Amino acid sequence: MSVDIRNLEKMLLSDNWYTLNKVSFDLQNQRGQWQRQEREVYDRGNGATILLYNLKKGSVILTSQFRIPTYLNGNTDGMLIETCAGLLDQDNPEDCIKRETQEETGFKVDKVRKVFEAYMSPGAVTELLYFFVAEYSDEMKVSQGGGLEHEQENIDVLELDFKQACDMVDSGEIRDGKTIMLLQYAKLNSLFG
Ligand SMILES: Nc1nc2c(ncn2[C@@H]2O[C@H](COP(=O)(O)OP(=O)(O)O[C@H]3O[C@H](CO)[C@@H](O)[C@H](O)[C@@H]3O)[C@@H](O)[C@H]2O)c(=O)[nH]1
Ligand SMILES: [Mg+2]
Repeated sequence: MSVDIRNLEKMLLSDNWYTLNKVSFDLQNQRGQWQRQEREVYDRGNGATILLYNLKKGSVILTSQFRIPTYLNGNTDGMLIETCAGLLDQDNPEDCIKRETQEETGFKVDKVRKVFEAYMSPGAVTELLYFFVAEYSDEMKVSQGGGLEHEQENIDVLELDFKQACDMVDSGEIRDGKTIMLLQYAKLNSLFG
């Protein structure tokens, strides 16, 4: 099905940190009729995320941080286990994820591999997320990580057995979309053999 769109208008609802617009547009349906639609759209830019893995140790590096949206929606202590991730800002996805990896986990990785990209919440959020994997070793640890002080990130760095991380998806201890996608990617593509 291909669609035709016209008369697109944006009304700014909020631009405090990122931007929320009410977007109105005419969309032609399958029967050729034009319909006016309105949707609220949140734009925080695009992002990148990475699964760091160590074949010898059979381990992955994940992070844990407080996420207020999850606290407001059923996550009792608000802490969420996630793959390292960040917003692109002005970077390209690869430079972004290398920078974020060092800031958040303390590992300096030179070789990263993009595996796929995905819209994570396409009904409401513009964000396209770029997914990477990279091997890490203890020698690549150049700092403590934890995120940027002035951004109040307070990120804990976790090194987990891959098997344990997968079990934590099954048990519900890991319930972040991008993290589940990357762990499943590792499983499907036999990253650990
Ligand atoms: N003051 C203020 N600061 C904010 C606000 N929103 C974000 N920030 C700051 O901006 C930082 C963004 O950190 P990043 O590491 O670049 O992004 P992220 O929050 O980890 O986002 C990543 O994960 C998200 C959740 O999975 C993804 O949605 C996103 O694409 C990205 O990959 C936050 O830590 C916080 O300090 C806000 O409304 N107000
Ligand atoms: Mg982050």
